[in-house]
Amino acid sequence: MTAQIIDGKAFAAALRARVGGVATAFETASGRKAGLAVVLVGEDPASAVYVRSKGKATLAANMASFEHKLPADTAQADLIALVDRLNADPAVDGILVQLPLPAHLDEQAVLLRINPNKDVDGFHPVNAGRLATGLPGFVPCTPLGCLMLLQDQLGDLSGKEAVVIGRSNIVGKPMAALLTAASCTVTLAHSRTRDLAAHVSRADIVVAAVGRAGFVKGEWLKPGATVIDVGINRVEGGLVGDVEFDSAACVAGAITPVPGGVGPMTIACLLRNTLVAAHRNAGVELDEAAL
Ligand SMILES: Nc1nc(=O)c2c([nH]1)NC[C@@H]1CN(c3ccc(C(=O)N[C@@H](CCC(=O)O)C(=O)O)cc3)C=[N+]21
Repeated sequence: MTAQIIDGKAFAAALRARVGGVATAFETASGRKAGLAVVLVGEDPASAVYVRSKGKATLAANMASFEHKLPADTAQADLIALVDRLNADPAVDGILVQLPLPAHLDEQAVLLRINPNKDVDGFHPVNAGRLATGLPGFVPCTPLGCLMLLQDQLGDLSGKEAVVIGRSNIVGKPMAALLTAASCTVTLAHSRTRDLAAHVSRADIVVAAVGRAGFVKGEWLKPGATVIDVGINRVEGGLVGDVEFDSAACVAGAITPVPGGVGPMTIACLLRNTLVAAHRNAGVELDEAAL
């Protein structure tokens, strides 16, 4: 093995500590805590674990956490009514509706209902449009965390060849937009891409977000490439990413592990986005670049 292991867990802990410090200053300046509301519909055990760890991290960063647990058979109108109440609540700066929702609910309609200025997930089409056009808004937490790890690892990304594998609204598309804004030459690959290995072999940066265990092989990589593995796949024996770790670690210059890579960054960036929302909502100034 030659690759450096990118310690997302440690980077996320440092980010959460910085957020906690600024959150304390925000409370002094505004007379209230920054607040995050998390809505969980149904009893999916994995979702319940994530929601609990988000709540814990929110409190540890000196922010207020509001958890709303609704039964699996919640009606669309009741979920929309809750979103409306959270939109109107001045103690709530950020709203996260845990996905996926039960199949009878219209996910798109719920996301559209969230006030874009409280949309700390960055899933509202208004925020997708802001990202695409370079306006200030909210960037989805997972790709934001990936960008931070890449900039920490490589410094200026300008001119680098980046291949993003996966075109979801939550990871692939916003990741491609962020790398484009950072002046990379970006290839957005997906399930219909022909000769993916040839694209990957030219990349200085590979971001894998396909949701298939061990899909990206080490032999595809350019020696020294930086590999960001967004995948979280449950297999016999634990969690694995979308990159075949052992073969990739022999070729890459640096690689994120699963777990302990991108996952912890997602939660740290959620706290960061919530704190940014609080400053904007309260009209308190913040040097966002320093967070
Ligand atoms: N509206 C919404 N926003 C989300 O951001 C959102 C969501 N819905 N639904 C579910 C996914 C998943 N997600 C993760 C967050 C943290 C880890 C994480 O911290 N993982 C750790 C440990 C994982 C474990 O041990 O189970 C790691 O990779 O090291 C993983 C996954 C956020 N999501």
